Amino acid sequence: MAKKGILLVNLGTPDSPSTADVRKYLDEFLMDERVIDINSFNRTLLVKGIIVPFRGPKSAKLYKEIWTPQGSPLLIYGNSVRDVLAKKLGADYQVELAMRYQSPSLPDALERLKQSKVDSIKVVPLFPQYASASTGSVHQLVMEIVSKWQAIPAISFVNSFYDHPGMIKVFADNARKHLHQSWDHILFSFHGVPQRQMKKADVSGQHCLKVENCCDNITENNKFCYSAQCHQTAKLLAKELDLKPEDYSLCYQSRLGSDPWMQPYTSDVLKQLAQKGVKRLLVLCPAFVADCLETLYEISVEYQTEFEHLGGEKVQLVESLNDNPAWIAVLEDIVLNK
Ligand SMILES: C=CC1=C(C)c2cc3[nH]c(cc4nc(cc5[nH]c(cc1n2)c(C)c5CCC(=O)O)C(CCC(=O)O)=C4C)c(C)c3C=C
Ligand SMILES: [Fe+2]
Ligand SMILES: [Fe+2]
Repeated sequence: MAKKGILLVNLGTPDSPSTADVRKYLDEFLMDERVIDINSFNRTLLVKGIIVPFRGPKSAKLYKEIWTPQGSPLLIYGNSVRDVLAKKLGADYQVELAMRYQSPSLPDALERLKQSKVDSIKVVPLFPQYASASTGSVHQLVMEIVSKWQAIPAISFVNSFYDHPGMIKVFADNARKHLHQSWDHILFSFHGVPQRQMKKADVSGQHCLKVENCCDNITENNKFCYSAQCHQTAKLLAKELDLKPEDYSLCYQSRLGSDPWMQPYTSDVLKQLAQKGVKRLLVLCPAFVADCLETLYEISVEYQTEFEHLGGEKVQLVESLNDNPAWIAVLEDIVLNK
């Protein structure tokens, strides 16, 4: 009997922390028109002329700091999740892991499913909140590839799972492991996107960044808005952790370039909190399902250093979902029921 194909897709990571491999990764990633959504001439100049040559060596140094003997954390956790999920789902399913950029490549993973003559393919981008630059880009590439096949199996796409109660609980349980210590404040720090991408996701064209607190609630106008989904995830986490509004802040990290991104920026929030006398911060990053450069380095090293300079003491990262069995059970539910 033919199997059902499950395609897990995360963002991607360099093949090694060498400058050459990091440049190759940045080139593929940032030349994606959904990631740097400016005209193709300017994107090429910016990416190939400035970012890849100059950021490449700097990013390579950072990747060396988080690299493990088995490779990049994002890929190690991805492989482990794929293996455990495949075992749980059993012989009726073929589970593949791909990265949108670099390896294991998405075209190769789709080819394996095609060779196995699967009846159906369920595409599960490993991003809790939908963004055009992450989930949208995965959906687009899968559709481009599969559209050229003669025999196209039934295909379905998971859009987001920002409010999945099981996922909220695993993040909250990970935070609870730190609650025997005292924290002055909790941060929910999400990966940011440029403001112009938020405006493009506003199907009414009249809501996002035009109405005060536009992202505070999910509506018909902003149901595909990354920021609105981030707000919802943060609210659900706060509820699960029994936090009062003054106990936590939502902020956005990982800004690239000088255009305005979603705000408040994590580094600005760190400044404001330090000025108020906050010393000890517990940080969750619920836009990532696995620890990666943006959590292990940006939060634990960069923001820790920045916060100390501002008079703060501790920035404690809450570990991500990684290959936690409880998270893999949630993923099984997403695969079977979303
Ligand atoms: C959570 C989903 C992500 C969105 C949305 C996203 C958008 C986005 N990212 C950049 C630029 C960079 N991101 C980088 C690393 C990185 N980004 C995500 C996720 C999202 N990015 C992850 C999981 C990672 C870590 C990968 C790893 O190998 O560990 C980097 C590379 C690192 C660096 O040089 O800082 C860049 C650059 C843009 C422009 C963007 C646009 C919306
Ligand atoms: Fe909004
Ligand atoms: Fe990113």
